Amino acid sequence: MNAETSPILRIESVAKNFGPVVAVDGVSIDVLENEFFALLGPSGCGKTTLLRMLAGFETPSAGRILLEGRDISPLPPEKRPLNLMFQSYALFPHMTVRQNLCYGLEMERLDKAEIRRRVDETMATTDLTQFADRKPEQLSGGQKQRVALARALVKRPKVLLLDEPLGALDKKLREKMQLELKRMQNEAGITFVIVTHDQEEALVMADRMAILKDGRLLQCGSPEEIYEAPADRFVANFIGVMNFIDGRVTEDRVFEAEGLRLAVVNARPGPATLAARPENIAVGAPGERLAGTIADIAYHGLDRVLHVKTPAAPVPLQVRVPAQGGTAYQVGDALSLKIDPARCRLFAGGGAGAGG
Ligand SMILES: Nc1ncnc2c1ncn2[C@@H]1O[C@H](COP(=O)(O)OP(=O)(O)OP(=O)(O)O)[C@@H](O)[C@H]1O
Repeated sequence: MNAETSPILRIESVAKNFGPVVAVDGVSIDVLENEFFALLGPSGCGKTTLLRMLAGFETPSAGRILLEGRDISPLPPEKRPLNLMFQSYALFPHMTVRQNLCYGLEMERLDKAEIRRRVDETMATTDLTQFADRKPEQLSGGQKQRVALARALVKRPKVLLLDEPLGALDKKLREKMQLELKRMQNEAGITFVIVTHDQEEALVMADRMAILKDGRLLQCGSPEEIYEAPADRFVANFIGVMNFIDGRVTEDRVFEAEGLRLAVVNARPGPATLAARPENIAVGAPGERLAGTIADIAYHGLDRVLHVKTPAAPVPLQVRVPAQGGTAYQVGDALSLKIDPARCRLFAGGGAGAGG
């Protein structure tokens, strides 16, 4: 491994029990230097507990946490070269933006010129220079959020931990801040580990992400890897939109469901579920492949999503078509769908646990 790909943070078989509750169940993850890494999962999956163990606010019941190869488990939070940015901003209300940023460095007894240089640099990175002399109450939600981030960045932690950092912002501001956060991380050259339950947020920001459920790690990879090749049905359903068709694979490698027959490769005979993204289903000429009727049409700006009732699945299949040009579809239209098996996932076992 060269320096660029060596993990800065290694989570090694970490578990955490609260009495009978297993909050984190033997999770191993390597976070690489300068990565924007997201811990993602539904409520109660253990992501906050894992982050709190990294920060030192909880002690693992088992396993080790290594920072640059050194076991940091015995270190209290303030001795760890990690910084946790809290969901609530916890800014000092009586101090200006500049004073809020200086505070932590003054505590470290850095010399005045160094403090000034670092604070100026961090305010530039976080677009706060013009607000240097304002107090928190004179700032908008997004600006306060940037001050909280700046206050964490100015201390130059090796890894910055962020717990739902954009959770308090409205949707529009959150989307803007997602891109800004990514840019600031890049400019600061600091590894970020962020907790979120918002899959779109993770897809937009993260270089890699870990999907957790019931305290277990289900999959770890880049957004593309996870979107294109989800490890199981839960991940497939959790990230992006996925159509599921329950059926079975025959001895001669054909996936069969009501009204549908598809040649598939590398599939074992038996019950199976075919998972297809809306963009991987095409509308074909009538009589071709899977017949269906349009039940609903949702307009999404650049494209439309047709909800197509078919005999193959109890819920309408979602099919993405361009909004501009092309065919003018109407609810009630009969059409047929072409599913590209090469772009689908096949999960053995069928039905159970498909989720919504
Ligand atoms: N101090 C505690 N005592 C007992 N159980 C706890 C404690 N902290 C967390 N848990 C339990 O551990 C599990 C994981 O909780 P955690 O807060 O890590 O989940 P999460 O994925 O961050 O959820 P959310 O998105 O809702 O914040 C949950 O079942 C929770 O009830």
